[in-house]
Amino acid sequence: MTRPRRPVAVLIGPPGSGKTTVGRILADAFDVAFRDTDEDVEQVAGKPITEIFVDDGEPAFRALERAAVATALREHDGVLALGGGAVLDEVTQTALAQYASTGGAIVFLDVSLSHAAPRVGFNQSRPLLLGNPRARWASLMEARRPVYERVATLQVLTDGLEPQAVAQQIGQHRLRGQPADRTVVDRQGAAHMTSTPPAPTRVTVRGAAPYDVVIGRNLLGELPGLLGDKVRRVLVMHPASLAATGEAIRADLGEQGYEAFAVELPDAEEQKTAQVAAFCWGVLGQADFTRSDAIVSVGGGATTDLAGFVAATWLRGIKVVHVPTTLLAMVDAAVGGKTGINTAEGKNLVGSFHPPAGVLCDLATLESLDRWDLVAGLAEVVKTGFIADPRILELVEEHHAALREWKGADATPQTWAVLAELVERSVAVKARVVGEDLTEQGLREILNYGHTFGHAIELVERYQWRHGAAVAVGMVFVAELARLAGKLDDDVVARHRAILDSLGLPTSYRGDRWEQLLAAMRRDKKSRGDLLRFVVLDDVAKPVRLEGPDPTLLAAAYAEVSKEPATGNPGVPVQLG
Ligand SMILES: NC(=O)c1ccc[n+]([C@@H]2O[C@H](COP(=O)([O-])OP(=O)(O)OC[C@H]3O[C@@H](n4cnc5c(N)ncnc54)[C@H](O)[C@@H]3O)[C@@H](O)[C@H]2O)c1
Ligand SMILES: O=C(O)C(=O)C[C@@H](O)[C@H](O)[C@H](O)COP(=O)(O)O
Repeated sequence: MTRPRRPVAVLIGPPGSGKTTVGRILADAFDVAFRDTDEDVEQVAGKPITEIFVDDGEPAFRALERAAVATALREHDGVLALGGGAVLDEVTQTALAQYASTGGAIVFLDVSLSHAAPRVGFNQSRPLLLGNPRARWASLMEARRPVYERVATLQVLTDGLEPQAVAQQIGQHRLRGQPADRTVVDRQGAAHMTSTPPAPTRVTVRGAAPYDVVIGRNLLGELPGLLGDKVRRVLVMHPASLAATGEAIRADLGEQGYEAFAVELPDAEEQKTAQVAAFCWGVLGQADFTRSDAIVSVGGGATTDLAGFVAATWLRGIKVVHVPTTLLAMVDAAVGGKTGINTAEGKNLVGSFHPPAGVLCDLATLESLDRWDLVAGLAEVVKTGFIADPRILELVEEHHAALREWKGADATPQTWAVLAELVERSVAVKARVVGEDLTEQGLREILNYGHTFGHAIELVERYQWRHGAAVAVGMVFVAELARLAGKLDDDVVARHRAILDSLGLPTSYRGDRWEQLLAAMRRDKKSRGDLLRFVVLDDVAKPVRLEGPDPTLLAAAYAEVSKEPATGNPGVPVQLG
């Protein structure tokens, strides 16, 4: 019987992880050939990689690399090492997923900067590390780690290990016909985890009491760790739409020895009221909640805002862990400690800064999310792209159709992968900003991009618009304002409209509400006395303040967003329901 030609193992990892050295040892051990796609690329191009970068640019190199990987996966039956950035390519990711699904071994050689540095040498042959090689390596690794971990079927922690020992561990743990489960092997050679989903990503939010945002799937087991060991009583707060999830979490906590209660809340913005908060204080009082007890919120941003506020105010502050179940809450509301409720006069006018003890972003919960709630969450993702991370904008531009047509549990692996990357990138930005400026003394205001006008729409529309839809129009408003103030180029304004439109988000608003909108904007938290203040852009990822703009500019920006018909875009249920 002839064996299909395919690599015995594919090695992935950053520069300095030892792919070539370990790969050659492994190939010798299995008496097969070693192949390196970087060498294949150089052979096809007839010049070194540094020259390909200089002469033809990175996209040309990536195209050659994609072709080299495809060919090698098809025809090589030895050990294959991929260039450090090869796995970022989506076509390559699909090819690797296919290889793994038929039992192929994809090994991530994990390494820290201090161990990679002596191996890399950081010389001129690494074009992506030019400039400040250590910092570049660290930022490349930070961006690529989630992809390496997602793609790999085996992850070996190589710090302090000789290449021989790494090869031995790969041989022992992966190449003996074991199933395609994912395994993480530590330096002692112990297999720590065998399960199909990759390890969750953890983003630490710095501050007086640092906490982790854990992103992954099936994360319920992480909850006790985030609650800590002093908590005895837990109140799970969830809206009626998540009754089953809320009860499952309550029951699970009960089984783990907590005295676990649950409270069902009204849906969406209806829960962000003083009356609902007072009801929850009553529940906490009846159940004798003390300062060593905790709240777990399970729901969208409205729930994390309300539950965070209740936690901040009960006994002047008890622990809260957020389990966000909408995209919007994962990428924004659950992270950063802003809590709040609405009053008759406006949105989030009462609240506090009360950081959670942890955040569990279980992507599996998004399977049941309505597509328009997913799209509303994308508005905050796009906001993050415009203020800080242009790669987010590129990802949304590339994948807008699949995102807009969100199919929940039936979404393709590629769409899930894109969504996971969007969540990780957005959380990383938010964590960095709130880690530096929890109480919004300066930097944090950038997260309010599009919100001054957006919140005003929400109030005027009596919260019948989704928050994300209102923020979408709010971003177009401030983009127009920045353009009219001579700060922002036409093409960036057009890019706002194009991206939001492509997702089905509204980019225009009715033209007969200016006085009400203006009144609502005066109560925005960025206002100082009679001075209206806006976050605007000088360019993508260059947020600045615009203080006290001329009223004629504001009215002109409003005219720009109210030119189009006022009902939002076709198919967008602007109204909740
Ligand atoms: N504190 C912050 O930093 C911050 C940041 C952004 C937004 N917010 C606030 O967040 C709120 C908007 O959040 P949102 O868009 O998540 O709205 P939301 O909480 O109202 O949730 C939207 C809808 O999705 C439903 N839902 C939640 N999870 C679900 C799931 N897994 N499957 C099916 N349905 C589900 C909810 O019941 C609700 O009907 C606003 O009040 C906004 O002010 C706060
Ligand atoms: O975290 C922040 O800071 C934000 O501004 C994030 C916003 O997306 C969010 O809607 C927030 O609730 C708005 O805060 P507010 O202070 O304007 O009420």
